[in-house]
Amino acid sequence: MTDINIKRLNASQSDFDSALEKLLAWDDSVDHQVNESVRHILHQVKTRGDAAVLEFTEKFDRLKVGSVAELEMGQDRLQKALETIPRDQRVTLEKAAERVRDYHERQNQTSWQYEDEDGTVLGQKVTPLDRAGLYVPGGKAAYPSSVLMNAIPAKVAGVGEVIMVVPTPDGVVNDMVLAAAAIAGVDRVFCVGGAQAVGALAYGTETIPAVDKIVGPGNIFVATAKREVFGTVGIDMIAGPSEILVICDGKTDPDWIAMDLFSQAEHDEQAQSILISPDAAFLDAVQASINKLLPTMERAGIIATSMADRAALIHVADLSEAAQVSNRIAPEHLELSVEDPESLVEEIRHAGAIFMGRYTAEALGDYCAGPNHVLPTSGTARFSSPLGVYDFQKRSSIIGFSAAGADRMGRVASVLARGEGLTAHARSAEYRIKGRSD
Ligand SMILES: NC(=O)c1ccc[n+]([C@@H]2O[C@H](COP(=O)([O-])OP(=O)(O)OC[C@H]3O[C@@H](n4cnc5c(N)ncnc54)[C@H](O)[C@@H]3O)[C@@H](O)[C@H]2O)c1
Ligand SMILES: N[C@H](CO)Cc1c[nH]c[nH+]1
Ligand SMILES: [Zn+2]
Repeated sequence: MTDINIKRLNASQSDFDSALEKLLAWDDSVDHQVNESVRHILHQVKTRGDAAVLEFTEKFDRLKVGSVAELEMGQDRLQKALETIPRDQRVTLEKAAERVRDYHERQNQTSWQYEDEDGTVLGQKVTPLDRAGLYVPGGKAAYPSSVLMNAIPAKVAGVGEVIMVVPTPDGVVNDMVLAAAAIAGVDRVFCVGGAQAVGALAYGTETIPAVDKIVGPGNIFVATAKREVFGTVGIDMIAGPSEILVICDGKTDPDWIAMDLFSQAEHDEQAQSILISPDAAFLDAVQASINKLLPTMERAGIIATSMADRAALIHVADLSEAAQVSNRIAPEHLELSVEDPESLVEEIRHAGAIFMGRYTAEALGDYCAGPNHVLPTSGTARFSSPLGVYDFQKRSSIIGFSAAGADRMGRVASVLARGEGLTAHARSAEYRIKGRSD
Protein backbone atom coordinates (compact mmCIF):
# COMPACT_ATOMS: atom_id res chain seq x y z
CA MET A 1 0.00 0.00 0.00
CA THR A 2 1.39 3.43 -0.95
CA ASP A 3 1.96 6.06 1.74
CA ILE A 4 -0.56 8.85 2.12
CA ASN A 5 0.56 12.39 2.67
CA ILE A 6 -1.83 14.18 4.97
CA LYS A 7 -2.38 17.88 4.25
CA ARG A 8 -0.16 20.12 6.39
CA LEU A 9 -1.44 23.54 7.47
CA ASN A 10 0.28 26.15 9.59
CA ALA A 11 -1.82 28.69 11.50
CA SER A 12 0.86 31.36 11.05
CA GLN A 13 0.68 31.18 7.21
CA SER A 14 -0.96 34.18 5.55
CA ASP A 15 -3.36 31.94 3.59
CA PHE A 16 -4.32 29.80 6.63
CA ASP A 17 -7.92 31.09 6.78
CA SER A 18 -8.69 30.18 3.18
CA ALA A 19 -6.85 26.85 3.48
CA LEU A 20 -8.94 25.97 6.56
CA GLU A 21 -12.14 27.00 4.82
CA LYS A 22 -11.29 24.79 1.85
CA LEU A 23 -10.49 21.87 4.15
CA LEU A 24 -13.88 22.07 5.86
CA ALA A 25 -15.98 22.72 2.74
CA TRP A 26 -17.82 20.13 0.74
CA ASP A 27 -17.27 19.90 -2.96
CA ASP A 28 -20.12 22.01 -4.42
CA SER A 29 -20.71 19.71 -7.38
CA VAL A 30 -21.10 16.69 -5.10
CA ASP A 31 -23.48 18.74 -2.94
CA HIS A 32 -25.58 19.63 -5.97
CA GLN A 33 -25.88 16.03 -7.16
CA VAL A 34 -26.78 14.79 -3.68
CA ASN A 35 -29.46 17.49 -3.29
CA GLU A 36 -31.01 16.64 -6.66
CA SER A 37 -31.06 12.94 -6.00
CA VAL A 38 -32.46 13.31 -2.46
CA ARG A 39 -35.26 15.63 -3.66
CA HIS A 40 -36.21 13.10 -6.33
CA ILE A 41 -36.30 10.21 -3.83
CA LEU A 42 -38.37 12.20 -1.32
CA HIS A 43 -40.87 13.29 -3.97
CA GLN A 44 -41.30 9.70 -5.16
CA VAL A 45 -41.84 8.39 -1.62
CA LYS A 46 -44.28 11.18 -0.82
CA THR A 47 -46.38 10.57 -3.92
CA ARG A 48 -46.02 6.80 -4.42
CA GLY A 49 -45.48 5.51 -0.88
CA ASP A 50 -44.58 1.83 -0.46
CA ALA A 51 -43.96 1.30 -4.20
CA ALA A 52 -41.19 3.92 -4.22
CA VAL A 53 -39.67 2.57 -0.98
CA LEU A 54 -39.46 -0.88 -2.59
CA GLU A 55 -37.91 0.51 -5.77
CA PHE A 56 -35.18 2.50 -3.97
CA THR A 57 -34.44 -0.35 -1.58
CA GLU A 58 -33.81 -2.57 -4.56
CA LYS A 59 -31.72 0.11 -6.31
CA PHE A 60 -29.52 1.28 -3.41
CA ASP A 61 -29.48 -1.70 -1.04
CA ARG A 62 -29.81 -4.45 -3.64
CA LEU A 63 -32.71 -5.96 -1.73
CA LYS A 64 -35.78 -7.05 -3.71
CA VAL A 65 -38.95 -7.98 -1.84
CA GLY A 66 -42.64 -8.03 -2.78
CA SER A 67 -43.97 -5.72 -0.07
CA VAL A 68 -42.80 -3.28 2.61
CA ALA A 69 -44.42 -5.55 5.22
CA GLU A 70 -41.67 -8.07 4.41
CA LEU A 71 -39.12 -5.44 5.44
CA GLU A 72 -40.54 -5.25 8.96
CA MET A 73 -38.77 -7.22 11.71
CA GLY A 74 -41.38 -8.23 14.30
CA GLN A 75 -40.84 -8.38 18.06
CA ASP A 76 -40.38 -12.16 17.93
CA ARG A 77 -37.51 -11.70 15.46
CA LEU A 78 -35.88 -9.09 17.74
CA GLN A 79 -36.17 -11.43 20.74
CA LYS A 80 -34.75 -14.32 18.74
CA ALA A 81 -31.73 -12.19 17.81
CA LEU A 82 -31.22 -11.28 21.47
CA GLU A 83 -31.31 -14.94 22.46
CA THR A 84 -28.96 -16.16 19.71
CA ILE A 85 -26.13 -13.59 19.58
CA PRO A 86 -22.90 -14.64 21.33
CA ARG A 87 -23.07 -14.19 25.10
CA ASP A 88 -20.25 -11.61 25.28
CA GLN A 89 -22.11 -9.43 22.75
CA ARG A 90 -25.35 -9.62 24.75
CA VAL A 91 -23.57 -8.87 28.03
CA THR A 92 -21.69 -5.85 26.61
CA LEU A 93 -24.80 -4.50 24.87
CA GLU A 94 -26.66 -4.72 28.17
CA LYS A 95 -23.78 -3.07 30.04
CA ALA A 96 -23.57 -0.23 27.50
CA ALA A 97 -27.38 0.18 27.61
CA GLU A 98 -27.28 0.46 31.39
CA ARG A 99 -24.62 3.22 31.29
CA VAL A 100 -26.41 5.10 28.49
CA ARG A 101 -29.72 4.89 30.42
CA ASP A 102 -28.11 6.01 33.65
CA TYR A 103 -26.57 9.07 31.96
CA HIS A 104 -29.74 10.03 30.08
CA GLU A 105 -32.05 9.67 33.07
CA ARG A 106 -30.26 12.71 34.47
CA GLN A 107 -31.46 14.74 31.46
CA ASN A 108 -35.15 14.18 32.10
CA GLN A 109 -37.03 17.47 32.21
CA THR A 110 -40.01 17.89 34.52
CA SER A 111 -43.00 20.21 34.41
CA TRP A 112 -42.96 23.18 36.78
CA GLN A 113 -45.25 26.04 37.83
CA TYR A 114 -45.40 28.97 40.22
CA GLU A 115 -48.11 31.26 41.57
CA ASP A 116 -48.23 35.08 41.59
CA GLU A 117 -49.41 36.88 44.72
CA ASP A 118 -52.87 37.40 43.09
CA GLY A 119 -53.35 33.65 42.50
CA THR A 120 -52.30 33.63 38.84
CA VAL A 121 -50.55 30.36 37.92
CA LEU A 122 -47.74 30.20 35.37
CA GLY A 123 -45.75 27.18 34.35
CA GLN A 124 -44.29 24.83 31.79
CA LYS A 125 -45.71 21.40 30.98
CA VAL A 126 -43.30 18.83 29.53
CA THR A 127 -44.74 16.14 27.24
CA PRO A 128 -43.03 13.39 25.24
CA LEU A 129 -43.49 13.02 21.48
CA ASP A 130 -46.29 10.68 20.40
CA ARG A 131 -44.17 8.94 17.79
CA ALA A 132 -40.45 9.20 16.99
CA GLY A 133 -38.50 7.84 14.02
CA LEU A 134 -34.96 6.63 14.64
CA TYR A 135 -32.51 6.42 11.76
CA VAL A 136 -29.82 3.82 12.42
CA PRO A 137 -27.10 3.82 9.75
CA GLY A 138 -26.15 0.58 8.05
CA GLY A 139 -24.61 1.14 4.62
CA LYS A 140 -20.90 0.65 5.25
CA ALA A 141 -21.08 -0.72 8.80
CA ALA A 142 -23.79 -1.93 11.17
CA TYR A 143 -24.32 0.14 14.32
CA PRO A 144 -25.90 -1.65 17.28
CA SER A 145 -24.43 1.13 19.44
CA SER A 146 -26.43 3.73 17.48
CA VAL A 147 -29.63 1.77 18.21
CA LEU A 148 -28.97 2.21 21.95
CA MET A 149 -27.97 5.87 21.56
CA ASN A 150 -31.15 6.71 19.61
CA ALA A 151 -33.70 4.57 21.39
CA ILE A 152 -32.75 4.86 25.06
CA PRO A 153 -33.25 8.65 25.34
CA ALA A 154 -36.58 8.26 23.48
CA LYS A 155 -37.73 5.64 25.98
CA VAL A 156 -36.47 7.66 28.97
CA ALA A 157 -38.47 10.62 27.63
CA GLY A 158 -41.61 8.45 27.47
CA VAL A 159 -42.21 8.56 23.69
CA GLY A 160 -45.46 6.75 22.80
CA GLU A 161 -44.13 4.73 19.87
CA VAL A 162 -40.56 4.35 18.63
CA ILE A 163 -40.12 3.37 14.96
CA MET A 164 -36.64 2.42 13.80
CA VAL A 165 -35.36 2.26 10.22
CA VAL A 166 -32.06 0.66 9.24
CA PRO A 167 -30.76 -0.37 5.81
CA THR A 168 -29.79 -4.00 5.28
CA PRO A 169 -27.64 -3.94 2.13
CA ASP A 170 -28.02 -7.18 0.10
CA GLY A 171 -30.60 -8.27 2.65
CA VAL A 172 -27.95 -8.98 5.29
CA VAL A 173 -29.62 -8.44 8.65
CA ASN A 174 -27.30 -7.74 11.59
CA ASP A 175 -28.51 -9.67 14.63
CA MET A 176 -26.64 -7.40 17.06
CA VAL A 177 -28.64 -4.45 15.69
CA LEU A 178 -31.91 -6.35 16.25
CA ALA A 179 -30.78 -7.47 19.71
CA ALA A 180 -29.97 -3.86 20.63
CA ALA A 181 -33.48 -2.87 19.48
CA ALA A 182 -34.92 -5.56 21.78
CA ILE A 183 -32.84 -4.35 24.73
CA ALA A 184 -33.81 -0.71 24.15
CA GLY A 185 -37.53 -1.53 23.69
CA VAL A 186 -37.95 -0.27 20.11
CA ASP A 187 -41.59 -0.78 19.02
CA ARG A 188 -41.23 -1.39 15.27
CA VAL A 189 -38.22 -1.98 13.00
CA PHE A 190 -38.16 -1.57 9.19
CA CYS A 191 -35.17 -2.61 7.08
CA VAL A 192 -35.14 0.52 4.93
CA GLY A 193 -32.34 3.10 4.68
CA GLY A 194 -31.18 6.29 3.01
CA ALA A 195 -33.37 9.19 1.88
CA GLN A 196 -36.23 6.76 1.16
CA ALA A 197 -36.39 5.79 4.84
CA VAL A 198 -36.36 9.45 5.91
CA GLY A 199 -39.15 10.19 3.40
CA ALA A 200 -41.24 7.25 4.59
CA LEU A 201 -40.98 8.40 8.22
CA ALA A 202 -41.73 12.02 7.31
CA TYR A 203 -44.72 11.48 4.99
CA GLY A 204 -45.85 8.00 6.01
CA THR A 205 -46.58 5.24 3.49
CA GLU A 206 -49.25 2.54 3.39
CA THR A 207 -47.08 0.45 5.74
CA ILE A 208 -44.62 2.76 7.50
CA PRO A 209 -46.30 5.22 9.87
CA ALA A 210 -45.50 8.94 9.75
CA VAL A 211 -43.66 10.17 12.83
CA ASP A 212 -43.45 13.53 14.57
CA LYS A 213 -39.66 13.79 14.61
CA ILE A 214 -36.76 11.97 12.92
CA VAL A 215 -33.49 11.60 14.81
CA GLY A 216 -30.22 9.83 14.22
CA PRO A 217 -27.05 9.98 12.16
CA GLY A 218 -26.40 8.84 8.64
CA ASN A 219 -24.39 9.49 5.49
CA ILE A 220 -24.69 12.56 3.30
CA PHE A 221 -27.95 11.29 1.68
CA VAL A 222 -29.57 10.80 5.08
CA ALA A 223 -28.36 14.14 6.45
CA THR A 224 -29.57 15.98 3.32
CA ALA A 225 -32.96 14.23 3.42
CA LYS A 226 -33.44 15.20 7.08
CA ARG A 227 -32.68 18.82 6.22
CA GLU A 228 -35.27 18.67 3.39
CA VAL A 229 -38.14 17.20 5.46
CA PHE A 230 -37.61 19.55 8.41
CA GLY A 231 -40.87 21.45 8.88
CA THR A 232 -43.04 18.49 7.90
CA VAL A 233 -41.45 16.74 10.88
CA GLY A 234 -38.98 17.81 13.51
CA ILE A 235 -35.36 16.71 13.27
CA ASP A 236 -32.72 16.53 15.96
CA MET A 237 -29.74 17.99 14.08
CA ILE A 238 -27.56 17.37 11.08
CA ALA A 239 -25.49 14.36 12.19
CA GLY A 240 -23.57 13.50 9.04
CA PRO A 241 -20.22 11.83 8.34
CA SER A 242 -18.13 11.45 11.49
CA GLU A 243 -15.39 13.86 12.53
CA ILE A 244 -12.58 13.89 15.07
CA LEU A 245 -10.29 16.73 16.03
CA VAL A 246 -7.37 15.96 18.34
CA ILE A 247 -5.43 18.68 20.14
CA CYS A 248 -2.18 17.16 21.38
CA ASP A 249 0.71 18.73 23.28
CA GLY A 250 3.07 16.28 21.54
CA LYS A 251 3.51 14.00 24.53
CA THR A 252 1.01 11.22 23.70
CA ASP A 253 2.21 8.08 21.89
CA PRO A 254 1.88 8.99 18.16
CA ASP A 255 0.45 5.52 17.44
CA TRP A 256 -2.42 6.23 19.84
CA ILE A 257 -3.19 9.49 18.05
CA ALA A 258 -2.92 7.93 14.57
CA MET A 259 -5.39 5.22 15.63
CA ASP A 260 -7.75 7.82 17.14
CA LEU A 261 -7.74 9.63 13.78
CA PHE A 262 -8.38 6.31 11.97
CA SER A 263 -11.25 5.51 14.33
CA GLN A 264 -13.45 8.13 12.71
CA ALA A 265 -11.91 7.93 9.22
CA GLU A 266 -12.94 4.26 9.03
CA HIS A 267 -16.63 5.21 9.16
CA ASP A 268 -16.83 6.84 5.76
CA GLU A 269 -14.70 8.17 2.88
CA GLN A 270 -16.24 11.54 3.75
CA ALA A 271 -15.33 11.41 7.46
CA GLN A 272 -12.88 14.08 8.65
CA SER A 273 -9.90 13.62 11.00
CA ILE A 274 -7.76 16.57 12.10
CA LEU A 275 -4.78 16.82 14.44
CA ILE A 276 -3.60 20.16 15.87
CA SER A 277 -0.33 20.47 17.77
CA PRO A 278 2.25 23.10 18.64
CA ASP A 279 4.96 20.44 18.16
CA ALA A 280 5.95 20.13 14.47
CA ALA A 281 8.14 17.06 15.12
CA PHE A 282 5.13 15.35 16.71
CA LEU A 283 3.05 16.00 13.57
CA ASP A 284 5.83 14.25 11.62
CA ALA A 285 5.76 11.33 14.07
CA VAL A 286 1.99 10.94 13.70
CA GLN A 287 2.34 11.07 9.89
CA ALA A 288 4.89 8.24 10.17
CA SER A 289 2.56 6.24 12.48
CA ILE A 290 -0.28 6.71 9.98
CA ASN A 291 1.75 5.17 7.17
CA LYS A 292 3.06 2.40 9.44
CA LEU A 293 -0.40 1.44 10.78
CA LEU A 294 -2.57 1.94 7.70
CA PRO A 295 -1.69 -1.39 6.03
CA THR A 296 -2.73 -3.19 9.25
CA MET A 297 -6.28 -1.84 9.08
CA GLU A 298 -9.22 -3.90 7.82
CA ARG A 299 -10.89 -0.81 6.42
CA ALA A 300 -7.65 0.61 4.96
CA GLY A 301 -9.38 1.66 1.72
CA ILE A 302 -12.01 3.84 3.42
CA ILE A 303 -9.43 5.26 5.86
CA ALA A 304 -6.95 6.07 3.09
CA THR A 305 -9.57 7.93 1.02
CA SER A 306 -10.94 9.83 4.00
CA MET A 307 -7.47 10.80 5.23
CA ALA A 308 -6.13 11.74 1.78
CA ASP A 309 -9.19 13.87 0.90
CA ARG A 310 -10.30 15.38 4.19
CA ALA A 311 -7.67 14.99 6.96
CA ALA A 312 -5.13 17.61 8.07
CA LEU A 313 -2.21 18.05 10.45
CA ILE A 314 -2.21 21.64 11.68
CA HIS A 315 0.77 23.33 13.31
CA VAL A 316 -0.03 26.10 15.80
CA ALA A 317 2.04 28.36 18.06
CA ASP A 318 0.59 27.05 21.34
CA LEU A 319 -2.37 25.24 22.88
CA SER A 320 -4.40 28.47 23.13
CA GLU A 321 -4.14 28.92 19.38
CA ALA A 322 -5.12 25.24 19.00
CA ALA A 323 -8.30 25.94 21.01
CA GLN A 324 -9.09 28.96 18.82
CA VAL A 325 -8.72 26.96 15.60
CA SER A 326 -10.82 24.16 17.11
CA ASN A 327 -13.57 26.65 18.02
CA ARG A 328 -13.69 27.75 14.38
CA ILE A 329 -14.08 24.14 13.25
CA ALA A 330 -16.65 23.25 15.98
CA PRO A 331 -15.92 19.50 15.62
CA GLU A 332 -18.23 16.63 16.42
CA HIS A 333 -15.59 15.00 18.68
CA LEU A 334 -12.72 16.85 20.31
CA GLU A 335 -9.93 14.99 22.09
CA LEU A 336 -7.80 17.08 24.45
CA SER A 337 -4.76 14.82 24.54
CA VAL A 338 -2.73 17.10 26.81
CA GLU A 339 -1.23 17.18 30.31
CA ASP A 340 -3.86 19.53 31.76
CA PRO A 341 -7.18 19.11 29.89
CA GLU A 342 -9.09 20.84 32.70
CA SER A 343 -7.46 24.20 31.97
CA LEU A 344 -7.59 23.81 28.17
CA VAL A 345 -11.32 22.97 28.23
CA GLU A 346 -11.94 26.46 29.64
CA GLU A 347 -11.01 27.82 26.21
CA ILE A 348 -13.28 25.44 24.25
CA ARG A 349 -16.65 26.86 23.21
CA HIS A 350 -17.91 24.67 20.37
CA ALA A 351 -17.71 20.84 20.20
CA GLY A 352 -20.25 18.00 20.21
CA ALA A 353 -18.35 15.99 22.83
CA ILE A 354 -15.06 16.74 24.58
CA PHE A 355 -12.76 13.87 25.56
CA MET A 356 -10.50 14.83 28.43
CA GLY A 357 -6.88 13.61 28.65
CA ARG A 358 -4.67 11.04 26.99
CA TYR A 359 -6.57 7.99 28.26
CA THR A 360 -9.96 9.12 27.00
CA ALA A 361 -10.12 7.53 23.56
CA GLU A 362 -13.05 8.88 21.57
CA ALA A 363 -13.96 5.25 20.81
CA LEU A 364 -15.06 4.74 24.42
CA GLY A 365 -17.59 7.51 23.94
CA ASP A 366 -18.86 5.79 20.78
CA TYR A 367 -19.84 2.68 22.71
CA CYS A 368 -20.12 2.71 26.43
CA ALA A 369 -19.08 5.86 28.32
CA GLY A 370 -22.74 6.85 28.73
CA PRO A 371 -23.17 10.20 26.90
CA ASN A 372 -24.79 10.08 23.48
CA HIS A 373 -22.69 9.44 20.38
CA VAL A 374 -25.19 11.10 18.05
CA LEU A 375 -23.57 14.51 17.81
CA PRO A 376 -23.70 17.58 15.57
CA THR A 377 -21.27 17.54 12.62
CA SER A 378 -20.12 19.98 9.90
CA GLY A 379 -19.66 22.90 12.30
CA THR A 380 -23.24 22.69 13.61
CA ALA A 381 -21.92 22.23 17.17
CA ARG A 382 -21.90 26.06 17.12
CA PHE A 383 -25.66 25.86 17.70
CA SER A 384 -26.60 22.20 18.30
CA SER A 385 -26.18 19.78 21.19
CA PRO A 386 -25.79 16.00 21.52
CA LEU A 387 -28.93 13.92 21.00
CA GLY A 388 -30.66 13.71 24.36
CA VAL A 389 -33.88 13.10 26.25
CA TYR A 390 -34.78 16.76 25.57
CA ASP A 391 -34.99 15.97 21.83
CA PHE A 392 -37.94 13.68 22.53
CA GLN A 393 -39.78 16.08 24.80
CA LYS A 394 -41.51 19.35 24.12
CA ARG A 395 -42.77 22.08 26.36
CA SER A 396 -46.14 23.85 26.58
CA SER A 397 -46.58 27.07 28.53
CA ILE A 398 -49.30 27.05 31.22
CA ILE A 399 -51.10 30.35 31.93
CA GLY A 400 -53.99 30.55 34.43
CA PHE A 401 -55.22 34.01 35.54
CA SER A 402 -57.23 34.58 38.67
CA ALA A 403 -59.95 37.26 38.48
CA ALA A 404 -57.60 39.70 40.26
CA GLY A 405 -54.76 38.81 37.88
CA ALA A 406 -57.01 39.25 34.80
CA ASP A 407 -57.98 42.69 36.10
CA ARG A 408 -54.36 43.77 36.70
CA MET A 409 -52.81 42.39 33.50
CA GLY A 410 -55.91 43.09 31.39
CA ARG A 411 -55.13 46.80 31.76
CA VAL A 412 -51.56 46.22 30.51
CA ALA A 413 -52.69 44.07 27.57
CA SER A 414 -55.38 46.60 26.64
CA VAL A 415 -52.92 49.47 26.20
CA LEU A 416 -50.44 47.33 24.28
CA ALA A 417 -53.16 45.89 22.01
CA ARG A 418 -54.58 49.31 21.20
CA GLY A 419 -51.00 50.48 20.49
CA GLU A 420 -50.80 47.68 17.92
CA GLY A 421 -54.21 48.62 16.52
CA LEU A 422 -55.63 45.20 17.43
CA THR A 423 -59.03 46.05 18.90
CA ALA A 424 -60.33 42.51 19.33
CA HIS A 425 -57.30 41.68 21.46
CA ALA A 426 -57.88 44.83 23.55
CA ARG A 427 -61.61 44.20 24.08
CA SER A 428 -61.07 40.53 24.89
CA ALA A 429 -58.73 41.59 27.71
CA GLU A 430 -60.96 44.51 28.79
CA TYR A 431 -64.07 42.28 29.24
CA ARG A 432 -62.22 40.69 32.15
CA ILE A 433 -61.32 43.99 33.89
CA LYS A 434 -63.46 44.47 37.01
CA GLY A 435 -66.59 46.56 36.47
CA ARG A 436 -66.07 46.72 32.67
CA SER A 437 -68.66 45.10 30.42
CA ASP A 438 -68.48 47.07 27.13
N1 LIG B 1 -22.77 11.45 13.90
C1 LIG B 1 -23.01 10.25 14.45
O1 LIG B 1 -23.45 10.15 15.57
C2 LIG B 1 -22.75 9.00 13.65
C3 LIG B 1 -22.89 7.71 14.22
C4 LIG B 1 -22.67 6.58 13.43
C5 LIG B 1 -22.34 6.75 12.09
N2 LIG B 1 -22.21 8.02 11.61
C6 LIG B 1 -21.97 8.28 10.21
O2 LIG B 1 -23.09 7.75 9.56
C7 LIG B 1 -22.70 7.42 8.25
C8 LIG B 1 -23.20 6.04 7.93
O3 LIG B 1 -23.14 5.92 6.54
P1 LIG B 1 -23.42 4.56 5.81
O4 LIG B 1 -23.27 4.84 4.36
O5 LIG B 1 -22.62 3.50 6.42
O6 LIG B 1 -24.94 4.20 6.16
P2 LIG B 1 -26.31 5.01 5.98
O7 LIG B 1 -27.35 4.14 6.54
O8 LIG B 1 -26.21 6.40 6.50
O9 LIG B 1 -26.52 5.12 4.40
C9 LIG B 1 -26.83 4.01 3.62
C10 LIG B 1 -27.91 4.39 2.64
O10 LIG B 1 -27.43 5.45 1.80
C11 LIG B 1 -28.16 5.41 0.60
N3 LIG B 1 -27.28 5.65 -0.54
C12 LIG B 1 -26.04 5.15 -0.73
N4 LIG B 1 -25.57 5.56 -1.92
C13 LIG B 1 -26.55 6.30 -2.49
C14 LIG B 1 -26.68 7.02 -3.73
N5 LIG B 1 -25.69 7.04 -4.62
N6 LIG B 1 -27.82 7.70 -3.97
C15 LIG B 1 -28.82 7.71 -3.07
N7 LIG B 1 -28.76 7.04 -1.89
C16 LIG B 1 -27.63 6.36 -1.61
C17 LIG B 1 -28.78 4.05 0.49
O11 LIG B 1 -30.17 4.20 0.50
C18 LIG B 1 -28.34 3.30 1.73
O12 LIG B 1 -29.42 2.59 2.30
C19 LIG B 1 -21.19 7.54 8.18
O13 LIG B 1 -20.92 8.75 7.52
C20 LIG B 1 -20.76 7.61 9.61
O14 LIG B 1 -19.63 8.43 9.75
C21 LIG B 1 -22.43 9.12 12.34
N1 LIG C 1 -18.32 7.71 15.86
C1 LIG C 1 -19.73 7.59 15.52
C2 LIG C 1 -20.35 8.95 15.67
O1 LIG C 1 -19.78 9.85 14.83
C3 LIG C 1 -20.47 6.62 16.38
C4 LIG C 1 -20.04 5.20 16.29
C5 LIG C 1 -20.81 4.10 16.33
N2 LIG C 1 -19.98 3.04 16.28
C6 LIG C 1 -18.76 3.45 16.22
N3 LIG C 1 -18.78 4.78 16.23
ZN1 LIG D 1 -17.13 5.98 15.71
